[in-house]
Amino acid sequence: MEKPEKRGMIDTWLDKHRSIHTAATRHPFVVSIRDGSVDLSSFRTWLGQDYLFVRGFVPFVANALIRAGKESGESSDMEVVLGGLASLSDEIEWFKREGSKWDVDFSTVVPQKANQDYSRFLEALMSDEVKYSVIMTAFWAIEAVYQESFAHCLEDGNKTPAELTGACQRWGNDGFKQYCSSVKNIAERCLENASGHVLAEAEDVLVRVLEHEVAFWEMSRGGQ
Ligand SMILES: Cc1ncc(CN)c(N)n1
Repeated sequence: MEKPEKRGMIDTWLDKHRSIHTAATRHPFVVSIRDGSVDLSSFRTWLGQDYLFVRGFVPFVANALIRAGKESGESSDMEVVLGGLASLSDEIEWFKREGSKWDVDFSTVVPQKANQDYSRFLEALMSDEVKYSVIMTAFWAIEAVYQESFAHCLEDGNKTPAELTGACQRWGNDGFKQYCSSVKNIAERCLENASGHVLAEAEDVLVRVLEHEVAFWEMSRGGQ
């Protein structure tokens, strides 16, 4: 049986920032996948931009791995983050297969503004100045938005097109949900001992991830 989750800072912040959380996890692009009305050119745009994003996300997770090894005090943190890094390797291979399937040539995809802004934000979070608890909060939020969004596309009553269920399963499967829950537990544990100043920074970073995720989905609709 799954361990019941203890309510911590993250849940409190999600309640406080409910509207941006919903905007990130129930974006019209995601809802259009679930109801089958998705415009396939939007999907292709998302695919190309997300491939670039994931390549930029790898160094962020690698940095989280180094910080987990040095600072966490819990050997299991490193294993959780290492699992995330390994799944990014699979993710990149999956993107390459999807690129061929959807005729998206990644070598010609140019990162749009929302992608560049998100990438700069991730780079700033890789600074040694940023506390481990803040990094893990951001890490959780980034992964959880995809988990919650794509799991929604697989929930009862979905009309997700068959050719898109692979994408939804990639992030919507139970294993990915479990991994997100492990990352969340790490973040919550670190936040328990954080100062007021660090808590304020972690809350701000959480909201900014959600904003970047909304802007990222917007690109699929032709937004910049
Ligand atoms: C924009 C975005 N956010 C999160 C994920 C999940 N790794 C992703 N692939 N792309």
